[in-house]
Amino acid sequence: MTLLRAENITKRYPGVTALDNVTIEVEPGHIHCIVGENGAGKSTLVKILTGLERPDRGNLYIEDEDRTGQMSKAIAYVPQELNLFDNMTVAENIFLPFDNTGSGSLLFDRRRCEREAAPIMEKLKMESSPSDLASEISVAERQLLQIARALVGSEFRVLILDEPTASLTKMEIERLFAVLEDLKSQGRSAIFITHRLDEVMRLHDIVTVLRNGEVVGNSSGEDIDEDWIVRMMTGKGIDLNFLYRPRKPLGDRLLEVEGLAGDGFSDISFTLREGEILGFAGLVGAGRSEIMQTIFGYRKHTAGSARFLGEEWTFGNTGKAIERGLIYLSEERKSHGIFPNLSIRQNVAAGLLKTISTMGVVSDRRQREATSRIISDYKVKTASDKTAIRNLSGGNQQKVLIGRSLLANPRVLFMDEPTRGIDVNAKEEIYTLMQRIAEENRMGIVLISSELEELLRCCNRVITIYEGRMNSEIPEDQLDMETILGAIIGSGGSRPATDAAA
Ligand SMILES: Nc1ncnc2c1ncn2[C@@H]1O[C@H](COP(=O)(O)OP(=O)(O)OP(=O)(O)O)[C@@H](O)[C@H]1O
Repeated sequence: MTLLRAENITKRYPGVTALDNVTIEVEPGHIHCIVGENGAGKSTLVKILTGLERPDRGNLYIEDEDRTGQMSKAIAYVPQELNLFDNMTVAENIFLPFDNTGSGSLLFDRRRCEREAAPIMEKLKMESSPSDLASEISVAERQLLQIARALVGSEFRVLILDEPTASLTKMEIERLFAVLEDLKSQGRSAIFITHRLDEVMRLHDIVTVLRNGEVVGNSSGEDIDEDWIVRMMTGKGIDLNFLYRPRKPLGDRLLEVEGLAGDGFSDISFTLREGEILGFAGLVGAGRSEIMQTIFGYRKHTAGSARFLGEEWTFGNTGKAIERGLIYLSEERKSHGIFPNLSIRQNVAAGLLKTISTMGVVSDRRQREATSRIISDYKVKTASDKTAIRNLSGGNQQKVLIGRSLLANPRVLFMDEPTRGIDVNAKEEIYTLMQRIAEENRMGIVLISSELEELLRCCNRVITIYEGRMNSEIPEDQLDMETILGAIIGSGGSRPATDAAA
């Protein structure tokens, strides 16, 4: 019996047909991957499969029963955005009966709750303790917690995961994959949404490709490869090995950091030059974001100094950092810098206020022009600039934020996981843009990324961070996968990190 069948689903929002006559079927013991560009309709489809939204047309059958627009315990769901109760413990977060997890009874007994959480956490090899507060655990642990929460409902037959690996390291991803294999062997199924093509190749029993709300490809065949997926998604071929490293000679020193220390890292020294893309590699939690956030002013600096454009740098003042030409583009869209309920234009205006307006006022015309330039330059998929930014697909939100941060013409841009949740085509657009602003505007870019391919393709140099310290610096001619991987797990470190470009 087919576990889940969505038949001829159509869903429209004002100005957008998010899904157009989509049919998919999920068989028992299958991993069903769904891929598509940003805005293709994947999350909308998930909302319909989980019963969170009702389609305008079409039906949802779960084990042959019509469940259109209703939630079902047969469906467990891990949403794309983290969605936890920060002031509750890990165990409480696992067991509270959230609507969309299929989790059952209320358990108010804290000790019992913690006891019962332990085996689920063990399955995912979580490092936190059941009694830790959700607000105190790392981003990766929070992601695993979200998955643990979905796994707790024993009745589910289909587990839906919407980009579950975005904040996970390779090791954590392996654990998740083992859990999925386990589910398969029990005859349960998973719907897996990802932008990472290697994950699709590794996991899929069947792949469905969405483009502009329509199913354009559906195959379980052996013929599937990354090229096929890219072609189906984008309607064209893309060379996934193309290099975007800036080619022009590097210029003056923009940023010089000496002996920097802060929360979770120490002894960090590096130099960033005009026209350079400098990569920072490391495991999630190695301290890369903390270093850049400390320079930018979000976090407390405890030792060391920095020079920016040859002048002494003052730590601890983000407003001043932006004014002087340093911008940090955060990996956590939601908590830094996005106003979900405001329109795209208002979000752009908020950025303009912080950056180029001296009087605290930005004219309507300027807001409109800046927003429409971002929408056209970055191909943001939206019906209008008045759309609330939360209604854009995740990738399109990110494009607006990147566009907004560049409006101020910064000299140095810290990009923290800038392509997380971004589709394969938009990624190439972002890499092209990074290369262009480095070469033509002579900007210096620090790129923090967990995707090694991204670092290899874009960076002139890569510094690796291991447990809060620099353990190697890899110049362009030695950049390869094994060298970076070795260094980030702590087995590299052959070269001390210095200013290789000097
Ligand atoms: N509540 C809403 N109101 C208006 N438009 C919406 C709403 N939800 C989704 N959309 C639009 O529907 C389209 C499909 O969005 P969806 O989030 O399903 O895409 P996606 O494939 O999941 O993208 P991503 O990979 O970026 O997460 C997009 O154009 C989006 O802007």
